[in-house]
Amino acid sequence: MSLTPTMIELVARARVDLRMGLPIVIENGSDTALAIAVESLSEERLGDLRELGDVTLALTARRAETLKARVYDTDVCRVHVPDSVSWSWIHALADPADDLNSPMKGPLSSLRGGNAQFARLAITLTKSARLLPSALLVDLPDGVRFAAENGLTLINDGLAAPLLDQSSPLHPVAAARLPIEAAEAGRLHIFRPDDGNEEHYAIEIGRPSREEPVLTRLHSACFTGDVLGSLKCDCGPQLQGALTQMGQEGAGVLLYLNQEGRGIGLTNKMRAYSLQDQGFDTVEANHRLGFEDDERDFRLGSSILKEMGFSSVRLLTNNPRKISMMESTGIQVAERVPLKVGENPFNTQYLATKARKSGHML
Ligand SMILES: Nc1nc2c(ncn2[C@@H]2O[C@H](COP(=O)(O)OP(=O)(O)OP(=O)(O)O)[C@@H](O)[C@H]2O)c(=O)[nH]1
Ligand SMILES: [Zn+2]
Repeated sequence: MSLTPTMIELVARARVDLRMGLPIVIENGSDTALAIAVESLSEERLGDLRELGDVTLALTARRAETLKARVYDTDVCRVHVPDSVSWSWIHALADPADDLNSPMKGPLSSLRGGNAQFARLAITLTKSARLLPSALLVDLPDGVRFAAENGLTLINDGLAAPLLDQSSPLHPVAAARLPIEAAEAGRLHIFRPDDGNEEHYAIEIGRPSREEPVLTRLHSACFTGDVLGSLKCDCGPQLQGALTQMGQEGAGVLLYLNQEGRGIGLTNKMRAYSLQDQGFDTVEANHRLGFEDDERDFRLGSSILKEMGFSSVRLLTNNPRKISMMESTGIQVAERVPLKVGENPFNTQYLATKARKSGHML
């Protein structure tokens, strides 16, 4: 019936549940498990979880590397949680904030064999909820009934995993004239995805022809740089530089994608900054938290451009991944326009690391 939530709606609900510290139930037709995010886990719920059975901690292989835990499932690590350990022991495995003060948390016993897919899906959901990428899991004999009896969100692994892997369609919802300092002829368009995630924006300068390559900037949200003028990165000057160039040429499109912190969210970015204060570089900090270098989905940018009627761009970027992603998703990159502004004594190392480890063009 049409009033029953679809899997995409259940996934959106699961994201909120996990953020609130509520468990969800995952099933695959034969097996079922309860999953809860470590970041929002309360001591009381940990006690309730333990009454249901053996507790397993799901971590990413990246986080396991820091913890020196064995990884048997490629990208995911399942660690046995002994009955004797406390809530703070579990928390410290997921959150690297205190790693340097208490480096030895093990020995950790990693699970081998069996199905790692529920752990993988739970981690993907925590990432998508912009939480620390880790979850606790408990196998349930009849999770479908348990979910119904306790009012918990029930997620089918086979249906949800591909949905989380693909980019959600985006739809234009509102647009209006927006004169800005860089160009009086500005227009702001809002695009909303079907999956309940953040909206993304396009600032159209002038009336660019749809028949020719359009000067384009694919900008990722950076609250610290764009709004506060942080000197730790080059985002603010890049944003203003791109708009200024579009204003001077009289045409362009700036896509403002709400993928703060290269897709890990502002809270996790601040955790990464705190690790950077301890001496780790931008890539190492992401890894210690359990994330990849870059968790962004650049397919969103191509979808918005196509929705607006563009098929070819002159892309303002130093990031080769943005170029290859555009081309592989059907937007031709007719020209790469370098965007080198905003270097200062505070971000020299950050920019050098991006060039050395992420292939940014200098
Ligand atoms: N995780 C993390 N994200 C950061 C850090 N510094 C900046 N960011 C984020 O990195 C993103 C910067 O994105 P972009 O301006 O698109 O930069 P880029 O990938 O270097 O590519 P170009 O600027 O096009 O060359 C923003 O989402 C920032 O919030 C950091 O130290 N850690
Ligand atoms: Zn920034």
